[in-house]
Amino acid sequence: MKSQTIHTPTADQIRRAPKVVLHDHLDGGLRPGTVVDLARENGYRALPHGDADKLGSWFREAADSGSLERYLETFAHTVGVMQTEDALRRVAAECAEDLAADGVVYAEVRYAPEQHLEGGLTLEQVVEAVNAGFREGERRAKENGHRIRVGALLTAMRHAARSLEIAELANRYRDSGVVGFDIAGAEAGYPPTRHLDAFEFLKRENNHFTIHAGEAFGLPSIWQAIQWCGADRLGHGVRIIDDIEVADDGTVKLGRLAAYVRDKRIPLELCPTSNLQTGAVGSYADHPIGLLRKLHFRVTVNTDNRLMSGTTMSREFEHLVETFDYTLDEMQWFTVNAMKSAFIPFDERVAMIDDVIKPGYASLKAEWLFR
Ligand SMILES: O=c1[nH]cnc2c1ncn2[C@@H]1O[C@H](CO)[C@@H](O)[C@H]1O
Ligand SMILES: [Zn+2]
Repeated sequence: MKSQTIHTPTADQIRRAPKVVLHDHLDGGLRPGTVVDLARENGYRALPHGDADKLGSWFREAADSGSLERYLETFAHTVGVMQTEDALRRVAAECAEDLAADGVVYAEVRYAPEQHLEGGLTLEQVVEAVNAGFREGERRAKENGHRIRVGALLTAMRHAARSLEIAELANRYRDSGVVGFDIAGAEAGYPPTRHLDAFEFLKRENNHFTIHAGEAFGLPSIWQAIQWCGADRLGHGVRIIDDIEVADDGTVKLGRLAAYVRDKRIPLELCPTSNLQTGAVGSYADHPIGLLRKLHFRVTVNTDNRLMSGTTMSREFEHLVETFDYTLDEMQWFTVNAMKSAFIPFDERVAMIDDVIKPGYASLKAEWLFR
């Protein structure tokens, strides 16, 4: 007989459980101490604090604004110190190391190459420096007993006009470390259809992309991302809840778009803490992830921006376990969902699920036997 209490994971088990993150921004995940170091090395003088702890708190508080636009302003400082190859390589290596130390076994980490050209780098130099950093981080993680694979997603900024160029860049590097494409930035006023040519190019190339949609803006953005642009996944997509009606007696009615998203198994890259900060959702308890999971949407759990949200994959799961009484079974379900939705080839995804994720959870679930 399985008991709920036995399977409720401890914080330590949550950390050791194999996890998969599909939505994590490279420029949103720096160690505060690294921001301080890089600012000093590169003569970046606009940091609000020179002390790492104070700076870390500043990022969390400034991002806690209730508005996506204000949340995004804080990225000026991380992007500001990521303008050389050395800086990009260091940030990427530390990103892979930090994720691995947190128990992440597979990660897709995104960033916008067009934001890292202020120091004279070319788009190619940016991509190659970040890739080199990821490889170095994977190696260092392995030396410390952690296994992780990191793929890059190249993001184009939705207010800008370089998306086709970035999509072409992603396509050129598809066999060397770049697994897909994304658009990000302020959502209201910048519909995904502005970038149709980029998405159509990637579809013709049989390549993969996700689109930030349904975070700060609702259903029309999700509808465009899927039905006009052909997104493989939705970055956030949390506002799909607006197309779901729950009656007083608990009966649930899905609108046409929500039904389509569920029927087609379109992955939702949900980022609970980030949603609380940008005001998309009021509290963990009110987060649609609870209902979306019950309704069997293809839900995944993600960090979005570890620095600005003061979070990790483990912390996201700790909040969910506490709020929704999730067990290792649900953690495994979210993790398998994420691995199924990754942009790497099918055989590799299946091997990750069968040979890494399932054995990892089986071993954790057996621990109570040996207490
Ligand atoms: O949650 C988000 N919604 C929309 N855009 C975001 C979010 N988090 C980060 N970025 C934007 O993506 C860029 C590339 O990584 C970041 O510089 C930031 O402007
Ligand atoms: Zn994001």
